[in-house]
Amino acid sequence: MNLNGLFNDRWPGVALFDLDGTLVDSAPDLAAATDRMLEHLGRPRAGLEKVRNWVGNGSPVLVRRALADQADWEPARPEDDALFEDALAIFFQAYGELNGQHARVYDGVLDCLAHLKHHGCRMAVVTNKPERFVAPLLERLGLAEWFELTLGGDTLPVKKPDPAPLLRAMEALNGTPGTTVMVGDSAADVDAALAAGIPSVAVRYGYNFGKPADTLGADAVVDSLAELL
Ligand SMILES: O=C(O)COP(=O)(O)O
Ligand SMILES: [Mg+2]
Repeated sequence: MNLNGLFNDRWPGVALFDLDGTLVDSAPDLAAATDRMLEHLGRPRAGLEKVRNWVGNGSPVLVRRALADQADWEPARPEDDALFEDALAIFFQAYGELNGQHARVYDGVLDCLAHLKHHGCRMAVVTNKPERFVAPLLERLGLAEWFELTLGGDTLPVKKPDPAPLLRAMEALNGTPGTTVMVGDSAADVDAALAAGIPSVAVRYGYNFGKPADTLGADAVVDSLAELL
């Protein structure tokens, strides 16, 4: 898709944004919480570079990946469920304390949001991050005011790459498949958009665990959201 005039004064009418790795670099806080969890369990810390690659499919999958020490953990793999439940609870406690401490808004995001708002675009956050962590993070970083709606990974019974959260947000903001775009950093975002029948933009700077943004099948791929304007 030609980016020239992609985000113009008539389009999109509705923009759905992924949060972690797209609007906000939250990996430092997620890594700190993951390492606190691992230390609590007597395991070696994973560190930022590993944890970055485990983000994008929600906290339960992040914790599963951390316990397995690998990004390609598969849901079918047998796991110790009692250990997992303990680990998830420790992670949630730690992340609740650390959420937003070292996170920062990526360059280009505020310009993009301001431009879209100016042209009457209605905006929502559709993230796999558990809902209770979303509003505190947006508020802490001064992003809350831009969005009419936020959907977390546990707001509905299913999360991205299921299209349901995107469809729910699109309908709530009176969007249609022809007027709505999804902006994200990982396969979960692009696959959800494809399944919802809406175009997608992928950013190169986020967390996509070994699947570069250019290979995800998005309609446009950018290094900064400012490129869309
Ligand atoms: O919690 C996660 O796994 C990341 O959430 P995201 O959907 O905002 O990238
Ligand atoms: Mg993301």
